[in-house]
Amino acid sequence: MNILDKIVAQKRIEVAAAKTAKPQSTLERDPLFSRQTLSLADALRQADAPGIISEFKRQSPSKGVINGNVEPEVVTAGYSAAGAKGLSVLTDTLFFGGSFSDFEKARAANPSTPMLRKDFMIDEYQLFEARALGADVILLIAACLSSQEVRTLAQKAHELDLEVLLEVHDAEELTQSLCDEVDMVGVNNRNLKTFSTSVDTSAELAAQIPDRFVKISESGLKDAETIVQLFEQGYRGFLIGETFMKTPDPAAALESLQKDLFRIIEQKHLII
Ligand SMILES: O=C(O)c1ccccc1NCC(=O)[C@H](O)[C@H](O)COP(=O)(O)O
Repeated sequence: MNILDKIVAQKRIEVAAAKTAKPQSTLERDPLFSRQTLSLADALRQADAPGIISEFKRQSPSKGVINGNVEPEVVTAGYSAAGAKGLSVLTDTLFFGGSFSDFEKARAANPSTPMLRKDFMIDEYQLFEARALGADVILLIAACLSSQEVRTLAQKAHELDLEVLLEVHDAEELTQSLCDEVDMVGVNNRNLKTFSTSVDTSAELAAQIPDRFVKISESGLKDAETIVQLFEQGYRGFLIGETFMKTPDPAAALESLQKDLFRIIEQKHLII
């Protein structure tokens, strides 16, 4: 059983309990359920430089506790002020130390920044939860869903005005799961068996993702040079958690990265 199998097994238990505790009809009555959503795909497409999706990540299976002393509203508002094109907030508690409360606090502090509910989506019910939390985007991980499940969940997400980020780890997952119902394709550089990260994964898959999908590189991103190389290969979004969260001031770490990015793309005359 790899880590994803363990997380998904736990998620099935949690979703079953949540459906009883808070029926879908209750979620639909939440004031946030009918809010106008924001488009992360448009924000990334329209940007003339690499778009950073900054993650609020307290802990992870690969690193344990990354930052035990942070407030989601402070960190994410700092991210938005430093130019994040999107925010990713983990709502999984057991493995990542996240919570619905983290997401809600971040949402309230960032009314104009597109927000991804970062969790392991296996059931339509979770899309209703995401909508009621104030999410704009949901994640579908190809490694834990059949291609039919990806399609069905993505269709339902669109009905709810949520955008869909499909996450793949290799060419096989990409071929099997990519469908017109997704908006963005995220290539996760983290090998879930070894936890090692390699941006070569993003580089290898870049040309295989059709240009109509916004391309996002995820995990293990640390420096502006690498991000600019991937930008030149067609990636528009870059999902970064640990690099920011392990510092005492995650927003300042994003600000510093943005400065490096703009310096490099100006030097290279890469503004699009
Ligand atoms: O981060 C982990 O250890 C992890 C383990 C198992 C499944 C998923 C995991 N991470 C989820 C992510 O996608 C990352 O949080 C995200 O891409 C940011 O990565 P990083 O910049 O390396 O924190």
